[in-house]
Amino acid sequence: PGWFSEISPMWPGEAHSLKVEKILFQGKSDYQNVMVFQSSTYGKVLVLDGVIQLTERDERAYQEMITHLPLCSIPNPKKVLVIGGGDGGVLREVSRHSSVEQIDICEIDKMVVDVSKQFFPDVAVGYDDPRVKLHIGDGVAFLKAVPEGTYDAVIVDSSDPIGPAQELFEKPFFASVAKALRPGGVVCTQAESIWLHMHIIEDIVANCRQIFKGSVNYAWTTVPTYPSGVIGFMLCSTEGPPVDFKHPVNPVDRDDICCKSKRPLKFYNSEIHSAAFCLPSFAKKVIESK
Ligand SMILES: NCCCN[C@H]1CC[C@H](NCCCN)CC1
Repeated sequence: PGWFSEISPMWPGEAHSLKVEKILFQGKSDYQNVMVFQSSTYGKVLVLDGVIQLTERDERAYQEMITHLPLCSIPNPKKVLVIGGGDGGVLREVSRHSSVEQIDICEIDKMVVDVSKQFFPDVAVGYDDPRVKLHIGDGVAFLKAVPEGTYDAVIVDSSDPIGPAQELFEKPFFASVAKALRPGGVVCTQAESIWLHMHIIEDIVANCRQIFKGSVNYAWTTVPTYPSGVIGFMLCSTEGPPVDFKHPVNPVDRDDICCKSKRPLKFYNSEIHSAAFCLPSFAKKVIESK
């Protein structure tokens, strides 16, 4: 009864609103406020500290892109690490790749996992995959303990740089990701909006270029319920076998029939993979000059 508006100092002067049918959960974990509500037109919505994390209607756009942009860019990914992503949506997408043997996930807030399993079963279905190993803890500390060159791919499905995820946008964290990746390994991180955060993106790209000596690219997609309606990703590879992110070598399309418990891909395909790296001039100028 009424409206939820996503008001934040991260997007001053604007707020996306969703009509609320019923509040289903409100809690406070050790790290953040957690809320779930039934919206009128976007299904159930997960909110952390007042910021929309996902809605049932459009979550697949984000989860499919943040997962398949990296995993379809390398042949035969075997070991994958997810930092954040406690809702399980990225796990659901990683499990579409039959070459994957081990999926580690490090999520700091157990309440996010429990709430997702209770209210978003089609998202948390990712936890049902036997290859998944859940670690509850700080991704920064987790990565420091990872042996060098362990993973083929790391996916950083974080919230925004204000709150628990702040350190996941800083240089030391990127350096620990690079160490945990094999030569020619890939990382994909949530990288904000070109409409709202060009300065944050500028800093992230500059840091990535110093740390990842393979390729460094920025891709973006549309998610109606994220502020400005778009969200971006940093796609980086470590020195080693070259990775051409713009031309997928490992199409997941043929894999999606292998997973019984998941519906076919709703958003990602090979064409939109390549298109995701095409940037408007104002963003291209900043990102490609760094
Ligand atoms: N597993 C999906 C949820 C986590 N990612 C979200 C990415 C967008 C972010 N706000 C958008 C900020 C404007 N770019 C909230 C978390």
